[in-house]
Amino acid sequence: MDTDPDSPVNKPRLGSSFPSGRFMMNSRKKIPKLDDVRSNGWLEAMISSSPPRKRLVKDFNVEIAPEDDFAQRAWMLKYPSAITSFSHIAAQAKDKKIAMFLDYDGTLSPIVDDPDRALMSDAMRAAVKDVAKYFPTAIISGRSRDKVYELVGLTELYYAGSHGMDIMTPANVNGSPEDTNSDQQGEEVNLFQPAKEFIPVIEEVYRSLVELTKGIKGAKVENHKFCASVHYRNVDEKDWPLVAQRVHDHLKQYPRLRLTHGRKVLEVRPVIEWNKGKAVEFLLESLGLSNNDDFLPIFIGDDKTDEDAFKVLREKKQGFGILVSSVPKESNAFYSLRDPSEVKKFLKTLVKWRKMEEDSTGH
Ligand SMILES: O=P(O)(O)OC[C@H]1O[C@H](O[C@H]2O[C@H](CO)[C@@H](O)[C@H](O)[C@H]2O)[C@H](O)[C@@H](O)[C@@H]1O
Repeated sequence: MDTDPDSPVNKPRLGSSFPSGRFMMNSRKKIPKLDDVRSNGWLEAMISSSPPRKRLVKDFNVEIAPEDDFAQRAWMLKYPSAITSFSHIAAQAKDKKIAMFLDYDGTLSPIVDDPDRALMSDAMRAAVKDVAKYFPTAIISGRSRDKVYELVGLTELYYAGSHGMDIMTPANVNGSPEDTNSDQQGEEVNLFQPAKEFIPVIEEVYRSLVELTKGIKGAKVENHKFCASVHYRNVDEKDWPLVAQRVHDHLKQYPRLRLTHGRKVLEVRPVIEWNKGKAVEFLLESLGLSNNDDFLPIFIGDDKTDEDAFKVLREKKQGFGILVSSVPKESNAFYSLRDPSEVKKFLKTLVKWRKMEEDSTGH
């Protein structure tokens, strides 16, 4: 029996797929009219975050879907497993220093119904702690920085919350801080918060969205300080149009805010050119690792918002992304891992390999 707490066997099944690009809004593109969620494709995008149903073969009580199986194998050829391709990764990382960037939900913790219960296992925490002993390691999450720090609880990492709009680095790190502050341990830190002016409007929108979704059973709104999330995972599917319509209608009066899709969540974000990709660039720059061939950045993430980071690494031709997914999805990542238990296995393999390398070279 699989007793790994990070294995999906012991968790609710994952399985969202990316909506196609036309459902995405970003500040460069013209913002679509938010008249009706049915006509502009948003509802379709919400529905597409459900996995295709597998066919149940009654007599054998097993699930098979041959057409899915073929697609899965073709997809795995395009995005090979970072575990089975570890020798290729080790060859790329040889004589280099790795910079590790990790997403939180769906990467370090399995997706669960209640966002407040998305806890990381102790084994995963130990694996991340070990990684950080060898490589500079950052968590870049859609959650607020405080919340993700509370969930991860490791002081030795860098943290970027609100999709990278809230970055904290130690005060001795370079870069262009907007603010100097103290962290939870009273140490001096630099804060980079490019969407600071949006804090009051996000608070205002958060409060009104709570009111507007109050009557919709299962809907949940979170305030991440620089962005807000409207969850519909626990809402009856027949009410999804209602959630989408209310959010869209309300946001019409906020032209400086935009909406993006996550995993059964609508994300309200400021219209600024900032995302997880920009956060990776900022951190690489601050740590003096940008355009430095001695460094190999790796970003591991599962979500649409992680694609911005995969894209940056692909375009810089420095390092690569690893997509966490058990179902085929188009991605800018180079490799894949099925779920958080495989993420943990990959992190442990990486540490073991680096230890062996150090032992063999004597440093
Ligand atoms: O960038 P991330 O660290 O991956 O954060 C993205 C969102 O994660 C959380 O929501 C997702 O995970 C929940 C817990 O497993 C799940 O219930 C929800 O359906 C997912 O969308 C978080 O609650 C969001 O605020 C983050 O934006």
